Amino acid sequence: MEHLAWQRTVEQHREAVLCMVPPPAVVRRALDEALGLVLAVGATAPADLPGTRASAMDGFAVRHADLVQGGTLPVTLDVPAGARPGEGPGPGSAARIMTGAPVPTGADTVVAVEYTDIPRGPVPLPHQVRIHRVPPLGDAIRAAGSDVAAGSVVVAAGSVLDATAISALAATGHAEVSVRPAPRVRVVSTGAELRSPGQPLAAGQLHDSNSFLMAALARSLGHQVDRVSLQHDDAEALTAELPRLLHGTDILVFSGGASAGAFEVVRQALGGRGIGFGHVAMQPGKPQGLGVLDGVPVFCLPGNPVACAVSFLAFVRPWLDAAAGRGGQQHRVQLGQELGGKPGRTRFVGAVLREGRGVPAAARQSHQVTRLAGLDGFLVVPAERESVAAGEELGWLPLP
Ligand SMILES: Nc1nc2c(c(=O)[nH]1)N[C@H]1C(S)=C(S)[C@@H](COP(=O)(O)OP(=O)(O)OC[C@H]3O[C@@H](n4cnc5c(N)ncnc54)[C@H](O)[C@@H]3O)O[C@H]1N2
Ligand code: MOO
Repeated sequence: MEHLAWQRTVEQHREAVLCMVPPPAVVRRALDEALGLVLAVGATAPADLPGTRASAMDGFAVRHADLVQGGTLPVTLDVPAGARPGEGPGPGSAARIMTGAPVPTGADTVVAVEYTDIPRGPVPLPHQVRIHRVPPLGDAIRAAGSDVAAGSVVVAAGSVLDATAISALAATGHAEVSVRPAPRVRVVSTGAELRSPGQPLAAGQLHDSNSFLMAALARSLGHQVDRVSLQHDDAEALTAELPRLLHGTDILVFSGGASAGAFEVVRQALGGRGIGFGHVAMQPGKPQGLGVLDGVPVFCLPGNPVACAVSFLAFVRPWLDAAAGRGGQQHRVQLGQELGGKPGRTRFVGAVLREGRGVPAAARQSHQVTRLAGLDGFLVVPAERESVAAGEELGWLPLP
């Protein structure tokens, strides 16, 4: 009889998965290497940004009290962007100023060049400027610190660094940041029947899609991935390969060879080495193996491609999210049409999102790998439910 190390619900198995998350580590990374990582230590602005009062327009810095519509002012100063903040213009005069340049002390208003008789563009410094329109006091001047004040938090600890967070860090002078390192992931498909895409197939063989699926899922989540395809069912050979497979990775994910057949290579090689093989009350994805080998968490997912995809999203992804320091988000979605089914196991039903509602796909068998293409995710029907009515909310595992 088949020996099972455990029989678990989906929730119990996920708890076992989360027990294998290592304590959080912190590394320094250059900004160019930080996209998608989680900030471990909040970043603050070391100085005001803008660092001085700055002009918001190309124009003329003046004292508002000196402005008269149609009047002229002598131009006594030129302030390009990058100029040091300084004195002037004196009373009754104007300073030419460019966008972003520091507003000289004394000036309290900037008149945009469009409101004067000076043409736009690269003209020599004029001797005087005629004011066509008088703007309100303080116009076109940005206060120092009006973006962020010195000492304020720019990006909070725990944030996932996206393009906007990275630009905020760059703007406040952070060349490096303290982040949670992204776990290194190794995915391994197994099976004597497998051939790589591009290789011809003999009768009974099929192309390995699971290693590509798992690698692409992990890469979509921002992880570095090493993809391995072991095209044999030789438990001794796999045992000999284990040190190499465990080396230089933070997580090892197998597909295939996890159930009750006579040639279950993963189960045979790992079953006696601290990896437990059991059943999770789910459909698809029932046979699963899980444990830690030489300090590396090892996931053994079933070989059927849809079961492999669901298992990755339901168990591997929560581990990756937690290990990377991201909070595991629980998603829910409204069901788009009535869904029948047999209670007893949590069902994962491939679906597309239409107008925000999850509409179950027609094809739902575990071998139908090409039917995964185009899905938005999987609806999660609780084990105790039989049919679920349209409009009810269900759990949702989005495909990244
Ligand atoms: N007697 C029983 N048989 C099966 C059980 C069971 O409980 N008792 N469970 C079934 C379920 S559920 C699943 S899922 C599969 C899981 O099987 P394995 O994990 O042992 O996977 P394999 O036998 O190696 O492969 C199953 C299926 O998937 C295809 N496959 C495998 N790897 C890949 C790959 N990399 N790319 C594409 N396709 C792959 C493989 O050719 C098989 O068709 O077991 C059921 N049987
Ligand atoms: O449940 Mo298996 O996981 O039939 O495909």
